[in-house]
Amino acid sequence: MITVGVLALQGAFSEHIQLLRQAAMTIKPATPESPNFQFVEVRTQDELSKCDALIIPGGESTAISLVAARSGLLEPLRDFVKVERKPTWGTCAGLILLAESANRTKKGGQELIGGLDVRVERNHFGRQLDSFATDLKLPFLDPDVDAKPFKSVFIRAPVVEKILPHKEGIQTEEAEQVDTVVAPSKTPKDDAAKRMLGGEVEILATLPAGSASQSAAAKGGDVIAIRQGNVFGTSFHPELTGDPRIHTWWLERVSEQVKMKSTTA
Ligand SMILES: NC(=O)CC[C@H](N)C(=O)O
Repeated sequence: MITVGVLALQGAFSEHIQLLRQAAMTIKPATPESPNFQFVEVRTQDELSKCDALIIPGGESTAISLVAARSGLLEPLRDFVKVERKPTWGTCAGLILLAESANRTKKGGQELIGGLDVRVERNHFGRQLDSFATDLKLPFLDPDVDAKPFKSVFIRAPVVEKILPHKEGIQTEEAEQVDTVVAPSKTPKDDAAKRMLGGEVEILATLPAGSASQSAAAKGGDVIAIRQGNVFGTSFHPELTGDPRIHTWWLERVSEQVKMKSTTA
């Protein structure tokens, strides 16, 4: 059985668990009696260590990282994503935390987990009032042009504003002035060297022009879904619309990655 955790420090974690349960019912179990997945809320290092995969929900990334730091979870989370390379999905604030670099962070910066070689811009579309919902075609979910669009909710959402050059080990971005990059590890050098990010960044979805009237998004082309190896990120909140298709898609990928790991381990 695969254990999927949802980081439950702040934000929309229970909505994710609900939709994960719904999604899991659409995936055929190996045998009718044994479920494929169990879903757990994660608040401690011990709970994290029992997970094969993790969702970091939307909410407030500064609050999530503060509580994670206080609970001693930041380094275990970095190891989970970048050393153990377990499947991890960040939605909205979760995407910010999984970026190696972020702009428009709070004064003094904020801690990130990293794992995606990208720089995100927080609150790209403006404030709470500029939040919006839009129907998106998501070819990674279904390449059919007639596929039912996915209702996507953007709440003070980030976008991926830059793909960073892929470097092995810890990422730093020296050339440009940014607000926050993942802090260098406090673990010994050898451990740090193991923190490798997985492969190329794939852009999975961009926002079409005119999706968010009156805001910067009017021009279109903003990157709103990406994947790099074991790490997946979406700017929007699929857990708030009751449509389990992205959760199903992700759980299927989690199954593949967990199976692959167990055969190569
Ligand atoms: N809905 C969200 O997750 C908003 C993210 C929030 N703007 C942040 O920076 O954390």
